[in-house]
Amino acid sequence: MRSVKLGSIQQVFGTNSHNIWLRDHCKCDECFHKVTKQRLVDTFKIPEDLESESALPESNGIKIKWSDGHTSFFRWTWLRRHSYDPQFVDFQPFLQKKILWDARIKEYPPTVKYEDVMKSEEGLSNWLLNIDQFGFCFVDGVPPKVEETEELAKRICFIRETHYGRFWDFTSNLEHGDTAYTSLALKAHTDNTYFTDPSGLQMFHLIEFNGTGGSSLLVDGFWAARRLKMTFPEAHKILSTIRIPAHSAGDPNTLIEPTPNAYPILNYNPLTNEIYQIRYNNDDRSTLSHLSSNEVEAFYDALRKWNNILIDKENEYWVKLEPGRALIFNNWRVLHGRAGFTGHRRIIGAYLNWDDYRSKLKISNLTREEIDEMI
Ligand SMILES: C[N+](C)(C)CCCC[C@H](N)C(=O)O
Ligand SMILES: O=C(O)CCC(=O)C(=O)O
Ligand SMILES: [Fe+2]
Repeated sequence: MRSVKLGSIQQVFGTNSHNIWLRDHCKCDECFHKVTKQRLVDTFKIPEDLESESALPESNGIKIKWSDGHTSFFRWTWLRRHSYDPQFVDFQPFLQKKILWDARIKEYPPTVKYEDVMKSEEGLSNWLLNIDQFGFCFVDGVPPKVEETEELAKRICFIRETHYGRFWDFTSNLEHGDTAYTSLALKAHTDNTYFTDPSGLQMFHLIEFNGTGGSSLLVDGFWAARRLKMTFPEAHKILSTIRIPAHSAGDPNTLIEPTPNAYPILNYNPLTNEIYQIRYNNDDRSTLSHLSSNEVEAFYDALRKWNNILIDKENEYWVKLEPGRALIFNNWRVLHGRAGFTGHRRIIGAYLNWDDYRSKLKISNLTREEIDEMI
């Protein structure tokens, strides 16, 4: 096999200066810890005038001999995925297309079976794929008990403890200073807008109820954001830029606020322009004291337009939670709420961290080789 002169490497990576980038990303066992997946090469000892002396293409990659005597090998698939000049954005590393939904999801809500999730890795990965695609998923056949429901949540990852406790078991007894612990109706919202890092997943399992009302509401926040962008682009821009302060201050000796103290309601990935997080709880919004007067007017106008989409019957999915049927949803995408109720109503459930959920989703659905290629 003839060795490829530097030129064609430059074509692949532009000018010489990318040699540093390549050398810094060498994945041989000397430069990259094969167990911990951490860089071992000392970036700052790579000669700034590093040259590649030869580059030998092979079937699944290219071997480069460096002027400092080191040899690196880069897989073609890795080079294509991480090429930045040009960037081949067709490489959606893993994210499958989200399926946005409205009230019609009622006909076919994503649902899996408890024994499948608990008994097989395939059942677990299918559950996770549903959560990723739809933003929520029901699990049927869950014993209506604390232990089994907690074990179900822990199939994904450890439970996130907050000032509300770890695995929660709540009724309307105001055990905590929050309206969730009352029988009041709650409008569509996402939880934890007062945390810098809102919980990624939330699980609800209603195990006891004798009263009236209390239906649960789900709204696809990504669908609502798309509707807002299509119908009122100005309002969409405002809710994607104006930052909203939030707090949780109902428990004694508690004042929780995010850092920085305010985030937009609609949050987009600046690299891919994809929406990744809705942060919306109008009841937990703190005093708006950082807007100019015309921003205040524009904000309330945009908020009304957003709310009108959330309360549109075409977008509201109302469902009665029942013992044996656990609900889990992406708290960064799906808004939840409930109708007011009378009587005794007991829900058990938990928060799970976003990053730990996404880790389990990838580990359950990617090969080791695919994962190595992503980092
Ligand atoms: C812990 N548990 C889920 C029962 C209730 C927590 C209250 C959540 C709060 N209203 C918020 O929107 O973040
Ligand atoms: O009681 C419910 O159905 C949910 C209340 C709520 O929003 C929550 O616990 O975060
Ligand atoms: Fe909530």
